[in-house]
Amino acid sequence: MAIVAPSLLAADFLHLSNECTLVNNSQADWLHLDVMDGRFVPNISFGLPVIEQVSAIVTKVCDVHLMIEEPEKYAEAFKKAGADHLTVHFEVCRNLHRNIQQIKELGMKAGVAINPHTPVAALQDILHEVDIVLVMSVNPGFGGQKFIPHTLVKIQELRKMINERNLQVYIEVDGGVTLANAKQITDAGADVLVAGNTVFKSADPVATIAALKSL
Ligand SMILES: O=C(CO)[C@H](O)[C@H](O)COP(=O)(O)O
Repeated sequence: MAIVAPSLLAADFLHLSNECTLVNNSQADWLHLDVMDGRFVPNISFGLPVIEQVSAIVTKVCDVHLMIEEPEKYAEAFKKAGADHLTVHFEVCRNLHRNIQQIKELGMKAGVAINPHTPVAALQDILHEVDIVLVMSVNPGFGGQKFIPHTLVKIQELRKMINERNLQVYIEVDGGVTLANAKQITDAGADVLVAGNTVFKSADPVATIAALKSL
């Protein structure tokens, strides 16, 4: 059964506490929190104060995805704000190994995210150090985009790399995940489905989360 992580980016920000309660009362496993800096990605989302208040009332794992430059400057602050997982982007980390060690030393699970154009082979020498690989299936920066089909090949390649080396690494897929493509994504080897619009813009988000889990 897939791990389901609704993405707060698509929630109703005027009613965040209701949205958090909805997630708490659902079969969701993780809550995905997208942090954007307007530099690495062409958008700005939310940051530490929101995550601090959300993590205080959410009973699910807080899965924080940093789409920001110089993530090492903020890792400790995100830990204090309640992050359980902290994922940084391969494309911005000049010292990725050091960044991953820092996150683990702070007591969080460490993730590395790759953009659609970044080959999974680039992770060869860091894979054994991370807990999560987040495969972006859209170009990062905005919710509600269309899933890029080539991502399925990348998930398959990554699953092969992880299995061949007998590693325990979650494959998380983020962007354009729908009820129509979720099974293809998990069949390709993904463990975790991030879903923003599919969950929060549906008529019954709790039922949509249950449907994603059962696919
Ligand atoms: O991180 C993202 C964008 O940068 C994701 O695409 C977002 O979290 C998921 O949104 P959706 O499920 O609506 O595509």
